[in-house]
Amino acid sequence: MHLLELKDINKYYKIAGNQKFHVLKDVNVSFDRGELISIVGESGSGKSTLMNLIGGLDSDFSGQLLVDGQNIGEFSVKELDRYRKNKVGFVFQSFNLISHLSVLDNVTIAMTLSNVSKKERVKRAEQILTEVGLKDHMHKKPNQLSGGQKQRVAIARALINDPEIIIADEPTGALDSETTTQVLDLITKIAQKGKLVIMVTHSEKVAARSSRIVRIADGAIIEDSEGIDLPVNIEATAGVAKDKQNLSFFSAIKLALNNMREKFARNLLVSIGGSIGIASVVLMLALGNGLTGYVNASLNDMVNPLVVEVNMPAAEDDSNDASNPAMNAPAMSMLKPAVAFEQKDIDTLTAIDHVDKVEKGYSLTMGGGNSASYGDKSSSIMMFSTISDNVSDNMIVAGDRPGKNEIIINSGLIDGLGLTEENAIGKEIEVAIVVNQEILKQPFTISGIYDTGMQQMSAIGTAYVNYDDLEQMMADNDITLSPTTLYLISDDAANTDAIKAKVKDLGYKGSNQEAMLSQFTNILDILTYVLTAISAISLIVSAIMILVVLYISVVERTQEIGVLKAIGARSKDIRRIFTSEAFLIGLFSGLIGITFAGVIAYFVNMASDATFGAAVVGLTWEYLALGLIISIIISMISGLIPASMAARLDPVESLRHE
Ligand SMILES: Nc1ncnc2c1ncn2[C@@H]1O[C@H](COP(=O)(O)OP(=O)(O)OP(=O)(O)O)[C@@H](O)[C@H]1O
Repeated sequence: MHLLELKDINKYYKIAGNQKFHVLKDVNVSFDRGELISIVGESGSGKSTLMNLIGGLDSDFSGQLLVDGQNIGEFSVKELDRYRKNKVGFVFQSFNLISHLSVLDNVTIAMTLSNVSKKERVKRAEQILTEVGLKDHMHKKPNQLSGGQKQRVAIARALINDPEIIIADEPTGALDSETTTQVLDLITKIAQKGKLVIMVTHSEKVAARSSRIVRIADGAIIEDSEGIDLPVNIEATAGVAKDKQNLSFFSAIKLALNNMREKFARNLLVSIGGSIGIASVVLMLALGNGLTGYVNASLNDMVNPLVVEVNMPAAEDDSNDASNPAMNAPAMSMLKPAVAFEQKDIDTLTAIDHVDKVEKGYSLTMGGGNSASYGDKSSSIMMFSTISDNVSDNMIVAGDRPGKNEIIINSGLIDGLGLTEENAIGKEIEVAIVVNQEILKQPFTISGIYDTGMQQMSAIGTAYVNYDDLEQMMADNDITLSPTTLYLISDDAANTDAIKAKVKDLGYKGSNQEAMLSQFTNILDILTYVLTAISAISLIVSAIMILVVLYISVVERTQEIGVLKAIGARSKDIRRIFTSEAFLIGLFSGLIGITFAGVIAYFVNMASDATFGAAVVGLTWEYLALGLIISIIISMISGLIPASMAARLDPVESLRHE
């Protein structure tokens, strides 16, 4: 059986207008191990086409192309890939070395595609490079070699997987006569070791050195003659491990990294471009988080964790019930009058599990005409409330909680009364409140100063007295005080959430302050999402940018893709190389983006700390990780189109690509 047997091979190229061009006509020929064949013919006679069929790059033909008796025409894609990887080695006129890989990596690329270990690859490459006389040039890049050396590297690459057939398309076409001789010597030696070498040439001189000359004209064999006698000395080869697994993820990343290093400036710019979107998304999320955290923290600082505030739901109708003093107190909801609790409500709430005690509360707020006076100074009190455990000790910044007939006031009221924080404590002020159109007056002694921690609140005058004192003050004027707020004191801070839930179940309202806070944080959340969405638009721009850059990379490397396919890379491997590149761009732009975000957050926080005493950008590891992941995902999605475009490239056309 012949190593290679072509039976009635016909090949047509489709050309414009449904026409066909008959390029190979009834080709019948066979080749054997140890032969050095020269295929000679005019330009356009079909030599390259024939080589492509033999090399398994093109399986669109009629007839039988038997390799060891097996018809290539019937091979599956997988079998063809394997055939190219293990059975054939290609040598091209223009060398087609991969410029961003070293000599060593160029030679071993076919083994890398088979996921052979590095140690094994280097050992085999050293052996082959020694044979072609280039062992000392192993670590050079192709552009550091002469033409003859480049072609010898290409020959080494063709030999690496110990193929039985070497196809050389004008291997000496680009070389001067001296290097032509060197390369021909090498090729002759290869044939003498028992390989089948099929060489396309225009040169009669080159053809004269082969053992057989096949002449083609117009797609048909016109002559098949004997050449020189080449004694064959088949050597036992080291036995190259063939057909291992496929290109590993790690090798794909390494190949991608190598290529990216070649185009360093371009990839750096793309990564920086992509990083801007990532940085802004991360910063917007962190800013929202920081602001919400800041608002929550400033309020929670002041809240006693044991206390659950309960309010009555707002009244359904706004009819003014003069008998209920609460109707004059719009309370903190400010929009609808607060509804007072009755004894049965208090009983129901007291009965909730883990509630130790229930404190009554009442609040007179703005619009009530309430005021305080000291000497000849008078100032309005925008919020006059009863104190409970709800006001934590943290809030009292000077003095003590109020005792009987005592009051605590904030800085707004201190200023209004012409007092200072230093001299206010111990002073007696007169408080006038308006209930049921009556003005009730009573002196109180300032026992302490408090601060809610919210700047806006300290600008307006507010004060707290004990519930009993307010109740007495009203009773002196024949008004019965009913609480508009109740404070449930839980036995353990861990139980407050359960109590809050129960309060809601029973149909009561929770803390007005909490409700306001949650409304505010909801607005902040919406704002954060809107700002994040706006900054995400720049991600679309970077996705398109990455797509364009990878597309250009595919176009630039079309020939390289053709070479990789010729030496057995599967479409999957090619896709993997470009996907790895997309992954790396995503990784780099993500890393640059989160570094930007970190640096900007640091400076913004430094400035906000100096201004408000708090960091407003709440950058967490989660946001940084999210930024990195988004960047990689976007980049890989952008890489899908270019990667599959590369994977689908036809090897023959890619090799022709200029
Ligand atoms: N993809 C294609 N579509 C249509 N025609 C093609 C295609 N590829 C090659 N041909 C035509 O087929 C013929 C044979 O081309 P081929 O490249 O095999 O010739 P060749 O003998 O190798 O020429 P050269 O020595 O110049 O490389 C030419 O006329 C060419 O124009």
